[in-house]
Amino acid sequence: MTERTATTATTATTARTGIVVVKFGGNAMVDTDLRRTFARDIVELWHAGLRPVVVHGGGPQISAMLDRLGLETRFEAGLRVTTPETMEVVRMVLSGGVQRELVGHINAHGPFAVGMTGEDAHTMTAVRRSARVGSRQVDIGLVGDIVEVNPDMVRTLLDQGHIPVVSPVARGADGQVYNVNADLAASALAVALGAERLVVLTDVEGLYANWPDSTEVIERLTADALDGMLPGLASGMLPKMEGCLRAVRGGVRRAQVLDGRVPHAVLRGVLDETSPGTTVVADNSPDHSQAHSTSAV
Ligand SMILES: Nc1ncnc2c1ncn2[C@@H]1O[C@H](COP(=O)(O)OP(=O)(O)O)[C@@H](O)[C@H]1O
Ligand SMILES: CC(=O)N[C@@H](CCC(=O)OP(=O)(O)O)C(=O)O
Repeated sequence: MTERTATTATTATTARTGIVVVKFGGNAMVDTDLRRTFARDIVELWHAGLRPVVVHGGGPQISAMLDRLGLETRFEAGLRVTTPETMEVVRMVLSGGVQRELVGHINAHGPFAVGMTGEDAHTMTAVRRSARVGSRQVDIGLVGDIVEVNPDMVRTLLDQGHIPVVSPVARGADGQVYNVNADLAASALAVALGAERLVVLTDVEGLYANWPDSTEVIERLTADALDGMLPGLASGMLPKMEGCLRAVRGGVRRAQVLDGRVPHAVLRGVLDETSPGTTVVADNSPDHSQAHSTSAV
């Protein structure tokens, strides 16, 4: 394994376990150069003494494949309605396509990345979930919510100096394979690993207040303030912010939504704290006093 060039994390927030879970969203992944830059940045984090874990999305890539196959794409509350046929495509595109490419980009820099899915070694166990649309619960098929994470395999890889790259597919106790939103998968893994941070890279600057009417980014907010906002959030931002909330409530010190379209967003966000975006902190965090505390969206 390649020697690290530095052994100490550069920020106090990442000094305990050094684990940073980074969710790379499908919409921020559409550009090949960005994917390569992202991979190099993840290796840089490793060289800086941190222990990055990547959970990737691939929503647009799944939709493109469904389209090629003449299959319908439909979302409810930001979650893909997943038939058994859709599930086959989801599994194939995520673990056979998106993950493989990301592993390849990271491994261009050394023998770092190991790809796996939530199914492997029973890392993530899911139960079937529905979506809340207004006051109704809607059946969305084979979509899972993670109820248990066994982080042993991920920890083993980290202890051996690897960078795990995890696809958001999970097994149910019933043996069924479920499609899990990548933001929620990253959040559950971050909590189970005792990660210092969850970083979610997406295709907007952060959480906008009053989107789509305004694009004013909310820079900081507490878990309680975010909780109040969740019912008003739409489409892809809903699982993302729900994931951030679950993460900080589960002990992750901060959860950040950063603009993955900006080159080096993850490096600047984690090492220099200079990436613009939205940071969610726990209600009792030392950062609490600076956090946004309104519930307006
Ligand atoms: N309040 C909001 N602030 C920012 N973006 C929002 C908001 N509400 C909904 N969105 C939408 O959520 C999208 C990001 O979610 P998604 O498309 O699922 O991204 P990803 O592929 O990164 O998971 C944005 O491109 C935007 O269209
Ligand atoms: C249940 C559900 O919606 N699963 C997602 C999994 C991929 C994902 O989350 O990708 P992004 O992060 O790019 O959105 C999907 O099928 O699109």
